[in-house]
Amino acid sequence: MTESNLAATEKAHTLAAALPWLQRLSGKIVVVKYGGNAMVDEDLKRAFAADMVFLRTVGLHPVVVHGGGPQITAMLARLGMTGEFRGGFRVTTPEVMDIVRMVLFGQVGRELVGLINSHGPYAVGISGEDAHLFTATRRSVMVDGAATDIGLVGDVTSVNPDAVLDLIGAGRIPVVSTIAPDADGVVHNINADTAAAALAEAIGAEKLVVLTDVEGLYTDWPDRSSLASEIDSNTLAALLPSLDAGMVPKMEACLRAVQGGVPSAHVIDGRVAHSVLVELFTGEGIGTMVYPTQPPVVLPTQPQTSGVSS
Ligand SMILES: Nc1ncnc2c1ncn2[C@@H]1O[C@H](COP(=O)(O)OP(=O)(O)O)[C@@H](O)[C@H]1O
Ligand SMILES: CC(=O)N[C@@H](CCC(=O)OP(=O)(O)O)C(=O)O
Repeated sequence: MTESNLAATEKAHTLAAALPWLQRLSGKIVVVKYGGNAMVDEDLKRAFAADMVFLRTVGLHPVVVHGGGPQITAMLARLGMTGEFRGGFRVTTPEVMDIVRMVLFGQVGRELVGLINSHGPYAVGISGEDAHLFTATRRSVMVDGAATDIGLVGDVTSVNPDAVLDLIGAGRIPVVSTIAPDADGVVHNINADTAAAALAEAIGAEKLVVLTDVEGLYTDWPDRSSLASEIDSNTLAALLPSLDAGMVPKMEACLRAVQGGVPSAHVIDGRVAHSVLVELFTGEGIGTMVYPTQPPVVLPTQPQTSGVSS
């Protein structure tokens, strides 16, 4: 056998080895949160878009929820405005809210939609304002142990998933920007991790996959030997108050998702090309898996179907 034959055979083995995962996940919804800090490299962005099309092509239903924190901060700086975070969330005045809305839906969302659609007519951008997708309630955040108001920052308190399910049913890839009106129509800034969890729960996702710019959750940050490959919801709930700002919304979101019925949530390294495919279709188990305190069965041998048509 020549060297190129050998390499081709290895690729075929890799594909064949993915069969049990493809069977298990076929027809299932996977919510993928793509974070602002993992979105800064052009090649990685293209690889991410291709991965979403790959998932759709092999019969999964990917739903992308995107962030854009660094992009919002950059735009604020260009406009001579400062961006302040408290407890991991952006302090959002009405003026900052205008920029958040413009950058998330008009810039970051459009770019992702374009990258995915370079492969075919798949992606449709949608914001929490569309068809009552999200309704927000103003939230406070914990700063030095005290609940603190930080402006137009919301939590998702109700989800109407019909628009997203319609898109999935039509074979599209929804790309969700996380801004949402409250009951009076006042638009709020929603942390993208928070929104991804609420959506994953509401649409009965099989997994929530959160891409970020770190290997996973370090239980004793920044001690590099403390990377958790998995953590159950009770342990995570106990750890949450001790976490550093960046990880708070992310781990709060994973906890919410699994407590809300999503079988598992995964924080993985978005700086590694195709990390989503490694997570979904191999037994490598990269990053940190959060699971309900009763561990789920990781790999049933029989394929399952969902209620959503492909
Ligand atoms: N316990 C922890 N484990 C991992 N990363 C942490 C931890 N605490 C703080 N961080 C920081 O949080 C960052 C990820 O949060 P953030 O930058 O908000 O991500 P994203 O832009 O993907 O939403 C990491 O790059 C890391 O610097
Ligand atoms: C309230 C709040 O903090 N909202 C975030 C929304 C974007 C986001 O979550 O982006 P990343 O996923 O890239 O962090 C913000 O204004 O930065």
